[in-house]
Amino acid sequence: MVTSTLNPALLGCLAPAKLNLFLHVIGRRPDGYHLLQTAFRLIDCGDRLDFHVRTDGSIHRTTALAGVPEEQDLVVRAARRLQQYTGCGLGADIAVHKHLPMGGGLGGGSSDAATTLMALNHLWRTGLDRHTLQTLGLELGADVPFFIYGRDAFAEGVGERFQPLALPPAWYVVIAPGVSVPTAEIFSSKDLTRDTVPIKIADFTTSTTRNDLQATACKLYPEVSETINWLAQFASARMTGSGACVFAEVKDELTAQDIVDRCPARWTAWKARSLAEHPMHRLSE
Ligand SMILES: C[C@](O)(CO)[C@H](O)COP(=O)(O)OP(=O)(O)OC[C@H]1O[C@@H](n2ccc(N)nc2=O)[C@H](O)[C@@H]1O
Ligand SMILES: Nc1ncnc2c1ncn2[C@@H]1O[C@H](COP(=O)(O)OP(=O)(O)OP(=O)(O)O)[C@@H](O)[C@H]1O
Repeated sequence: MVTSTLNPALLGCLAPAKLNLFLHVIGRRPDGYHLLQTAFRLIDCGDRLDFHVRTDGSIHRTTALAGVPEEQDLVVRAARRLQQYTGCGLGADIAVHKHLPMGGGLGGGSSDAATTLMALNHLWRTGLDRHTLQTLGLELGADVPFFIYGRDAFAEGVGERFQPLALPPAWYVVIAPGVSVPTAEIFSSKDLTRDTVPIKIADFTTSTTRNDLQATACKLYPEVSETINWLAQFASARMTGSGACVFAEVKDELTAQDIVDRCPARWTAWKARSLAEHPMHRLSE
């Protein structure tokens, strides 16, 4: 990350991906949103964003993103919401260098929005505390508050109430099956299990938990199921979020690289390491 005080800018800001190590659906709110229990883990791959302050108050995305018009981009919506909430007269040019697949269950759009809220709160000197940024973030998407929270977490509610989770560092293989899974489609499926018995944070292990969204995603998108079956030859494999990406924890980087090298060409595989803290964490208190 590069900062400049003469021409206020933050360059190369990471918007890291997340994995849901497990995800249980334990109920549904009257507004249709689902009550979850999940373990969020930050990993060291993600999108990169550049921010340049504008003095005319306008907000622009300076890069193209196929299928996402500028006005609908979570980055632009996050910047406008911060501007509106704080009454700040400054604007920004925002470049989004996308690396994470959309509809991948890695939280890419949400992470972009969280990085935007943290970067502009710093550059605009609007001084919102972390909790207020999380509340604004939740208006944009259920995954946004986690990225602002900024460390591994056991989450409840719709995914916005956190307890810190102390996890040892780990290596992962992540595979994108080449399909995009709309989150709303999975949550609205009538086949979805919505009554998993709540667990306590102390009871969390990956072997006694699952992703309740996985069966529905596999049924609607057989590529997800194929990818899980392929990865399961090497290690315990699971889907993240509402899919489509799948992941497995492996013992070290060499093992991760070996699996990545064997991955069929029709899918995209990469190795990732856990991140102890969101790189933007220190910008907000
Ligand atoms: C699946 C997860 O990625 C797990 O971390 C999140 O729960 C989804 O977070 P997200 O992509 O930020 O989701 P949002 O953009 O807030 O919601 C997309 C749609 O998913 C459904 N949705 C989302 C979260 C939730 N707890 N219950 C839901 O039913 C809602 O229909 C909503 O309209
Ligand atoms: N900056 C952005 N990056 C990615 N998607 C965006 C962005 N802004 C808006 N979107 C919209 O959000 C949708 C979901 O994208 P995202 O990459 O966050 O999905 P996801 O990884 O499946 O999320 P989750 O893990 O929360 O289910 C996209 O299909 C796109 O229409």
